Order: sequence, then C-alpha cells, then structure tokens
Amino acid sequence: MSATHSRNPSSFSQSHRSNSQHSRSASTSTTVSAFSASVGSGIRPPSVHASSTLARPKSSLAKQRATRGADTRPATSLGTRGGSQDGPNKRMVSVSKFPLPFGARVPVNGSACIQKRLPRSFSNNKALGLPLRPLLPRRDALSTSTITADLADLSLCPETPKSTHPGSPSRIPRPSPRTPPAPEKPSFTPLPFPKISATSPLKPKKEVFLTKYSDLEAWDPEEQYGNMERMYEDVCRHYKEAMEDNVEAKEINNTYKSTVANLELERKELTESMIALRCELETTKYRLEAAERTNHELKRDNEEEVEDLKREHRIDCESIRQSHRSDLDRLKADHREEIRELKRRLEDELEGERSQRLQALAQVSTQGALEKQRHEMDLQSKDQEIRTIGMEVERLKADLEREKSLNDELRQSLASAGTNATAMENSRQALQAKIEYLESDNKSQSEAYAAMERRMNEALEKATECEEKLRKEEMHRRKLHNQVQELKGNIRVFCRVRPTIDSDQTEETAKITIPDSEEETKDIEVKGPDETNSLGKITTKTHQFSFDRVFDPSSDNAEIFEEISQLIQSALDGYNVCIFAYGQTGSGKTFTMSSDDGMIPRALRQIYSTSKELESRGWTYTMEGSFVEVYNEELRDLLGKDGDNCPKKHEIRHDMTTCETTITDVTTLNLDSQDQVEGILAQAMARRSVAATKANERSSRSHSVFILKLAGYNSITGKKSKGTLNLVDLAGSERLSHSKVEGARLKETQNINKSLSCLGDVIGALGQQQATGGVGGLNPRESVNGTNGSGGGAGGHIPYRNSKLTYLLQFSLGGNSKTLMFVMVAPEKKCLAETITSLKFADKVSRTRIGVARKTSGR
Ligand SMILES: Nc1ncnc2c1ncn2[C@@H]1O[C@H](COP(=O)(O)OP(=O)(O)OP(=O)(O)O)[C@@H](O)[C@H]1O
Repeated sequence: MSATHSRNPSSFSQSHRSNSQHSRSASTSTTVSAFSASVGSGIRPPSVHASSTLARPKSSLAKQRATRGADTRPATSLGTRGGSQDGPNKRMVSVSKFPLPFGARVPVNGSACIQKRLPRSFSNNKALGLPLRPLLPRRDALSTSTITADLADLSLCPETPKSTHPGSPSRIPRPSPRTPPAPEKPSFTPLPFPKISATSPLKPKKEVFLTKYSDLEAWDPEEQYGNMERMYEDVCRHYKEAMEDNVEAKEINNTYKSTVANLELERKELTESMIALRCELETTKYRLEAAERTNHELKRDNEEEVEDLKREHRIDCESIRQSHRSDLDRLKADHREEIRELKRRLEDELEGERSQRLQALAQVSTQGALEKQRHEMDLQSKDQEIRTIGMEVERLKADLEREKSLNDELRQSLASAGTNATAMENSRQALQAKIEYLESDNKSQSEAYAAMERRMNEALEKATECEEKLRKEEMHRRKLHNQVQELKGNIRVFCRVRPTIDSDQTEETAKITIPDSEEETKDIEVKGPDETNSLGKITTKTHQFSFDRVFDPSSDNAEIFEEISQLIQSALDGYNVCIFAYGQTGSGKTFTMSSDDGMIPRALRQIYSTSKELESRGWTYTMEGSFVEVYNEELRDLLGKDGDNCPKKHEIRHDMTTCETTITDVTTLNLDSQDQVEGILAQAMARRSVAATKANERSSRSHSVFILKLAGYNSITGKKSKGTLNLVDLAGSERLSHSKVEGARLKETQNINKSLSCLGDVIGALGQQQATGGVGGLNPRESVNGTNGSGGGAGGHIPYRNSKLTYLLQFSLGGNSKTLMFVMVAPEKKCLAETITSLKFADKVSRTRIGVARKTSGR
C-alpha cells in the first residue's frame, strides 16, 4: 500500500480528498468491516474491482437473507456466528426432516436454486483467482429443471415451508478455525423402492369420485405410486450428484481457508500501513493546514500587494493619461497654429503671386497698349509728316514762285545795281578824291573815329539797359501769371465728361447737359434718377454744378492740357502744384492723367521745352522724378527695381523749414531727357496695383502720385527756384454696394474710400480755416506746428495725417500751393448716383477758397 501510495500520490491525494469530503474514515472502516464481516478479520480486502465482483450477490438467496434479517445470516469465516442455533446445522436438521433419504439442506422447491448457485460460486472463485472448474455439467442443469418441475407438481406436500430453510446450497459453510474437521463422506445406498407387482393387471381407469354425491374425483393410488417411484429415482440421482459436489466444495473450502489466512495477513499489514498512513495523513493534514494558512497569508499579502500595485498602476495610468492628454492638447494647439500659420503664409504667397501675375499681365497689356499707341502715334506723326511735307512742298512751291519773282526783282535790281554801280563808280571816284582830300587832313579823320566809338558805346549801354528791362519784364510776367492764377483761385476744379466707351451703344446714358457756349464752358447739369414722392408722383431732380471749366466728351487731352499748362509753368516758377483726378472707377482718370498723351507726359514735355527756352535767360533746371502709389495705406515705389521680392517700407518725411517732402528709400530719377518719359510711365503703369472690378476691367486700386521736383538756378541773376509738381491719379471712388467686391478687394475699396474721404476732410478744413479768418493761406507748416505735424495749432486742425495720401501731399495742398482737381464723369446711367456724388464733392472743393499761394523757400 505504501508502495502504491508513493507510486501514485495523485490517486492517493484524490482518494484522500474524496474521503475528506465524505467522512473518509467512516467509509474506510465500513469497507473494511464489511469485508471482515463477510470473509473474516485479518483477510486482505479485495481490490475495488474485486470487491465489486465479490459484492454481495443479488441472488434469490441474498434476497431471502435480507428478508430474514441479521439473525438468519450464515456463519462468517471467523465463526462469530458459527455457534448460533440458527446456523447451518439447524438448517441441516430441517432438511433432514424432509422425508427424502438425503440430509442436504436442499429445500424441496429450491433445488433449482442449488443448481443455479453453483455457477455463481464458480464466478466467485474466478474473481478470487482460484482454479476454475465447472461444478456441474450442462445436463445437470437440464435434469435439475426437470426435478424442479416435478417437485412443483408434487401435491403430497404442498405446504412444504420454503422460507424456513435459509441455508444456501451454494453457500458452503466455512469452517471456523475452531470448527472440528468435516466428517467423512457418508456412504449412502438408496433402498429399492417397493414395486407393485408387474403381474397385477392394470385395471382400466374408471372415474371414481370422493363421495357418492361429490363431483371431486378421488385419487388413483397406483398412479400416485408410480409418480412417487419416479421421484424417488430422481432424488437418488440428485443425491449422488450432491455428494460429489460436496466433496468438491470441501476442496474449495480448503482453498478458501488458505486464501482467507493469506488475506488475514494482508489485512494486518494493511491495517498497520493504514495506521502509518493515517499518521502520515494527519501530519500531511497538519502541514497542509499550515501550508494553507501560509498560502492564505501569502494570498492576502499578494492581494494587498496586487491592490497596491493596481492602485499605483491606476495612478500611473491616470498621470500618464493626463500628461498624454495635455501633450495631445498642446500638440493639437500647435498643429492648429501651424495650420493657421501655413494657411496664412500660403494665402500671402497666393496673394503675392496673384498680384505679381496681375502686375505682369498689366505690364504686358500696358506694354502692348503702349506699343499700339506708339505705333498709332508713329502713324499719326507720319501722317503729320506727310501732311507737313505736303505743306512744305506747297510752301516750297510758293517759295519757288516767290523766289522767281524775287529773281525777277533781283534782275531788275541788278540792272538798277549796274546803274548804281556806275553811279557808285562815280561816287568812288568822288570819294577817292575826297580821301585824297582827307588824307591831306589827318586831324579831322581822328576826330571822326572817336565820334564813331562813342556812338558804339552808347549803343551797348542801350542794349544792356534793354536786357535788364527784359528781365524785369519776365519777372513782371511771372508775377502777373501768378496773380492770374491766384485770381482763378488756388483750388480750381475742372470737370471732364468722358465719352461712352460702350462699342455696342447698348448702355443707357444719363442725362448730362453741358450748355453750348462761345466762351469757356463752366456749367453742367445732371438729371438725377427718378424718385417717387409721398404722393406717388415720379419726380426727377436736376443737379446743376459750376466749375472752373467743364470739358464735354469731345474734348481731348491736348485741349485739357492747354488749360493746365499755366500751372505747370507755376511749378517751374517755384510753386508747389498739385493736379489730381478724382472720380468714380472707370470715369477716365488714368486716361486723363497717365495715358500716353495724358497730363503727366504732356507736363514733362512742356517742362523740358520751357526749361530749354529759359536757358537763354540764364535759367538751368534740374528735374527729379519719383513715382509712388498709396495702396492700402502703404507707400509703394513704382520705379523700384523689379527684382525686389521684399518691398521696402517707405516713410514720409516733412522738412518743416523748407516745406519739402521726402520719401525714404524711394527711387528718384534725374529727368534730363524727354525720351525717358515714356519708359517711366510704362514701368509705373506696369507696377501699379490694378484689378478687375464690376465697374472697370482694369481698375486702379491705388492712388498714384508722380512727384516732379524742379530746382532752377539763374546764372545771370543768381536766383533760385524750387517747385514741386504732383500729378495724382486717384483710385476710383465707388460704393461697396455697387462694386460688389469682397475679400482683398473689399479691403482695398474701404481704404480707397477712407483716403478719399480724408482728402475731402483736408480740403474742407483748409476752406474752413480760410472762412473763419484763420491763418488763411496758409502754410501747412503753420497749421501743423505745435501738434507734431498732426495739423491744428493756431490755424486750426488740418487732418493731413489721417491718410497717407493727404500726409504725402501736405505741402502741395493748401495755401502754399496751387491745386487743380479734375472731376471725372462717366456718362452711363448706371453710374448716375456715383456721378452725382462725385460732382457734389467737386462742387464742395470748388467752393473752397484757400488763401494765396507762396513760393517755397530757396528762391
Ligand atoms: N476721354 C476719353 N475718351 C475715350 N476713352 C476714354 C476717355 N476717358 C476714359 N476712357 C476709357 O475709359 C476706360 C476707363 O478709363 P480709366 O481707366 O482712365 O478710368 P479710371 O477712372 O482711371 O478708372 P479707375 O479709377 O478704376 O482706375 C478706359 O478704357 C479708357 O480708355
């Protein structure tokens, strides 16, 4: 067992566990005691399998035992019950009481059981490892069944007690150690059954009844006897066989005994080993409990540790999650910021790229237009040349005619000259005679020479006097010119109505009337849009305006320039002159100011020619030109180098002493040749910020200012002059509701409108100053002093600083300068509202009187 235990600990522990669950000790003792009870103490209990095989058979006999109770149990191997009065001996007695000749404990109707038990004993032997041998042949079983059937038919002893014979034929009584040896095999010889004489004839069977009146048949004694005889024979045969069985059973019994002795020894060993195992079991249980306790403690410790670790892990997780979340948020914010930055940068780049492209496009188209215009002009000049040549030819023809007549006259003169020559010869001869006479009189000759010299000096003095007089006349002319300009007003307003440019003539035009006049036209009448009054009547308001000059659509730039050429002269004379074109977008400002035959090139040409003329009077001029634009309240250099990727920041600086304005880092060109003009204009136009708006395909989105500084020096008189000519092409004024622009265009439009409104404010403030008798006339230097150039001071506040444009033109607007404003009018009906607004603005300017212009310092 111990070996088994050590070999198979798992089975042991399993058995141990199962035992512990089901009161192991009780079960074990039950098994052992049951076994002891059945086979006797000291016998090794069979294995599980064997015990199942040896389990109490559920035979009929077992059933009988069960019904009879414990007192009917047969004697055990230990013979504890062997001596009972109910033991097998008693049952033998009971059997022996049977009238049959054998004394076996075979019940009458249990013979079949006897026979059936034997194979079961045989099976038991097999289970116990005993030699197997069939105890009964097959035929015995057949005969037994016959006997049983026969016995069942016995009616002699129908009341034979079946249950009073408890002994099992198969249950061979086990001899107790103290039991005396079995008696010798009894010898049995059955007595012959008394036979009825064979000679007695069998009477024919007659029906005999018990009584005379009974229906019951009476027994036939002969038949009964025959039956008894057969039965007797059978019993004898069976007895013999039983005796043989008995001998065999004894042998088996002996074998059992030795087996039982062995089993007893084994049981003892097992008991000892069981005790040892119990001890071991107890120790193991104790250890197991200790181990369980330790395990429990360890488990608790582990659980606590796990809890701690979990808590720490949770905290760690939470902190990591927190940090990750904050990292994520930060990264998201960074990412968003980067995206915003990238977006902004891309938009800037896009905007820059677009403006560059637009500029390039504008440049190309401008160059194309310029080329075209140049060619047209060339063509015109060629035509002009042809015309001139024709005229020249005509003139030459006339000259020829004249020369011919002159020739005739000369011939006649020659004839007369011949006559004269003769006369002259005569007179020469006379003079010769006179010389001879004079030579004779030297003194009188010297006197004649001195008289001649005197006359010559007198003539030279007279010539100097005349030059001086002429210079005085020039000065006087300038003064008179200036006076004329002053009389015309220091702010003058010209109105120009452009022709309709709609080639299809489908565009409806507004009702603009310019009265025909022999004199210069000064009035304009505009019919406003139809208005419905409160009574539902449609009325049309007529707006009348008067300006210094109104040019109808047929007027060309040359005609207009004639009017302003005197102002250009004023710039040469040392005045600050500002000419600007105002009007809604598409009304013709650029056409008037900056086109090839516009005011700027014409002004430059005039300045060149006049300066040339003045050279003879001792004047030399230096001309410096710069071209800037004010775009979105920032200055841009239009003559800067094309490669400037990063446009420079330009600042406006005013010299309050000399009333000079300079722009930092701006390109200034020395204009010493008339040929430069076109190039300068083309470059400026190409760089100018333009865009297509609803009102104009190439709308100027900035104010362009051409600044020409003229410095003159008279080498004869030593006089100096410094004048500035500002030619301003303002960006188009437009209402946001009309232009329908958005984004960058919207910002441009807002800035344009703001700066135009500032210009109006400055002019208004200058007029106000004059009207209130302020410092009128007024040098902006005076009006800005004391307020750090922000306007105001003693002369009142002039808001020059409110926009870059007015700040730039500070010394060219106001009393110290001569200002001319062109108000441009588009004739289309759709522009009517804006036209009226522009005209009202111009009217306001026109009514403004701004003192007397003064030359800038340096003259
Ligand atoms: N007197 C004119 N005769 C013929 N065409 C003209 C005249 N005035 C303007 N135009 C034409 O009208 C169009 C718009 O003129 P322009 O560009 O000069 O307008 P603008 O007032 O400068 O516009 P913006 O303020 O938008 O720049 C041009 O095609 C120009 O050639």
